[in-house]
Amino acid sequence: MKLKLVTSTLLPTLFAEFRLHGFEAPNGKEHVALTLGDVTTDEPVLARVHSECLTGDALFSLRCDCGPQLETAMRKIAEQGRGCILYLRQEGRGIGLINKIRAYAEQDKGLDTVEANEILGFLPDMREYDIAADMFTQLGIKQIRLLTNNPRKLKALTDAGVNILERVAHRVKTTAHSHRYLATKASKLGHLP
Ligand SMILES: Nc1nc2c(ncn2[C@@H]2O[C@H](COP(=O)(O)OP(=O)(O)OP(=O)(O)O)[C@@H](O)[C@H]2O)c(=O)[nH]1
Ligand SMILES: [Zn+2]
Repeated sequence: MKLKLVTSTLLPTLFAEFRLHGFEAPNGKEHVALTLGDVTTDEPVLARVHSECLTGDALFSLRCDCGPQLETAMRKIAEQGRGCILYLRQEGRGIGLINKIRAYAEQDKGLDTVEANEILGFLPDMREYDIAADMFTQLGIKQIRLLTNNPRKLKALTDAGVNILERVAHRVKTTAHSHRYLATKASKLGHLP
């Protein structure tokens, strides 16, 4: 899918002064990327492809590890002085915010994260990564070192044409609340420990 890089600006954050790039997809979805340093050279770029999680990224939810993963990625990139975060608006693994809340309600009754998606009529993971390849290209990024524990994300990005030189493990601390969620990701969705 071809996106339009609409505009860029500086974004001072707690961790570093990033550049923020706004993209528009043909389906009307708006995505953003953060870059730090010169990412257009041949040296591989430390990168995170982060899927939107309003509850984890903005509301401090302990049901998942998204917030700490985003923060850790920003810290690691700030430490290196160079890197990129694609923030893709694929909330709830692609089912959307309200459906994710529905899925959480099913989990309150005892289902796990995969079973909850299935009972609502969704596949366990509906995300698509072809937009990521186009975003990296438009940012001038040629090859990346990807921060992830998800082998399916690694494969999907590679299939979409992203040149991944290395996977960099991206573990954060578990909490009592996120423990079961993370265990299900490992057993049913193939996430690496
Ligand atoms: N449908 C659904 N989505 C969830 C649930 N919990 C978190 N998410 C979404 O899952 C996405 C994050 O994906 P994860 O599977 O946690 O991790 P990942 O990005 O695939 O893998 P890493 O790169 O290792 O973090 C975000 O879009 C969240 O909104 C849930 O219980 N149900
Ligand atoms: Zn989350």
